[in-house]
Amino acid sequence: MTKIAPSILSADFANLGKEIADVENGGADYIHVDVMDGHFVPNITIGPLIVEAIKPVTSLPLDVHLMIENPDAYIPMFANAGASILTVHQEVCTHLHRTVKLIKDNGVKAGVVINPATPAETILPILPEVDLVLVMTVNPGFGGQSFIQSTLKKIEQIAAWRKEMNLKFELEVDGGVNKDTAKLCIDAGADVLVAGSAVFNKTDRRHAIEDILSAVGDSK
Ligand SMILES: O=C(CO)[C@@H](O)[C@H](O)COP(=O)(O)O
Ligand SMILES: [Fe+2]
Repeated sequence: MTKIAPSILSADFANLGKEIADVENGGADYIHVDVMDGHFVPNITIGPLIVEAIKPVTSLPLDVHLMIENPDAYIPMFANAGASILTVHQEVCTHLHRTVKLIKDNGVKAGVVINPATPAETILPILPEVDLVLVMTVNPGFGGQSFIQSTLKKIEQIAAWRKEMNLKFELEVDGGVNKDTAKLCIDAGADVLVAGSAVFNKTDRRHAIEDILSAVGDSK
């Protein structure tokens, strides 16, 4: 079953609790939270305070995507704030095993992310240790960008390694996912689809989620 993780980056921040309830009632599986620091990416968004504020308004896991430099300094704060999954970028982790261990020691599921231009081989050594791999299908920083097709080969490669090594991590994709690109990702081996603008920019969020699911041959 394909999972849908609506990214609140495209939600109405003045009504965040209501927006989250709307996608939860509409069939979302995770709430995707994009944390940006203005250094690793050219945008500044959400900190631990907002994660703490939204935790009580949903029963869905909070899938927190850290687009920040020096994630080790902030992992305990995001864990205490209520993150269920903390995902760190390979590009900023000099000691990736240490960072993944730090996430797990804080009682949270650990994920690793790669940008579109980062080779899949850079995360091969960490695959046995993670609960989730996130392949960026746009360059991180903003919602509403166009899907980069060349990322599909990496999704296929990571899915093949998962099978060969008999691993259980979830394979998530993020950026430009909509009812046209979702099937490409699922066919390549992804099982969690992050969708920001394709869900929150529609008035009927249940319908938007169902549209993506039916494009990949799934339903709620
Ligand atoms: O991490 C990011 C962007 O950096 C994403 O999670 C976006 O928020 C996805 O938005 P859409 O491309 O689906 O509109
Ligand atoms: Fe994201």
